[in-house]
Amino acid sequence: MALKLYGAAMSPCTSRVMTCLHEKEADFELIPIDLFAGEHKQLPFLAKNPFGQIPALEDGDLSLFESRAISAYVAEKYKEAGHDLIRYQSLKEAAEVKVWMEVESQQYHPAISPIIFQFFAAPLQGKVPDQAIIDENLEKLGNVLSVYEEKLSRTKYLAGDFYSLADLFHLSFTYYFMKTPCANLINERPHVKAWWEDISSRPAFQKVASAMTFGEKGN
Ligand SMILES: N[C@@H](CCC(=O)N[C@@H](CSO)C(=O)NCC(=O)O)C(=O)O
Repeated sequence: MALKLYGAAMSPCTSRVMTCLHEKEADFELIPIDLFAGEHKQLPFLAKNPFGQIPALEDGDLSLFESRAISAYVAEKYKEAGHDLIRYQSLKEAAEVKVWMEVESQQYHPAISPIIFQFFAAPLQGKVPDQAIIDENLEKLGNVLSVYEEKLSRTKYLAGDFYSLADLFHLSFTYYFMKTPCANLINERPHVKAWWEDISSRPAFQKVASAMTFGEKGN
């Protein structure tokens, strides 16, 4: 039975899960939730995620939220299909994947998400981007990217010489980041730039990126 993913194709958290579903060649239905109408802040969606945020996923009687947890579930459930994102046959490699999944969530995301908010969400609320917030977080993100530059000078991908869920977790927010005037923070770091170009060119993400139109005319 097809998985049901509740969210919006332009939302980076929803597209994180869709990218994973495509890598695993999993059959799913995207059920649009209208953020502009506040559908995510009321029932029935609140019964799927009490925090009122997209995405949520239903697989039979199992209902999940948090895009990274959903992606890890999909990667495990379909571990023998498509690309192995969690290195399930190697305890050590799987542990490295978990380290860098956490790094994305604990170090990278807290720095990049306020920048994305200022450039893409604030204007939708009639506000101008707050340069102080952008600058403060660019400095944090720069420090994180310097660690990435050194790691990626030793391994092709973050967890090792294999593409994993850890790399995938970075795609959707970085995609929007590269559309801002701050893209040089990545382009000026050769190993990070090569990594970004490699992981963002994967067909599974390309399918998703075409619908990631946040900030473009009309939405
Ligand atoms: N940690 C959670 C964050 C979900 C989230 O922020 N969702 C956003 C859209 S994605 O950018 C959202 O629902 N925003 C609307 C709101 O918060 O009101 C996850 O990874 O699933």
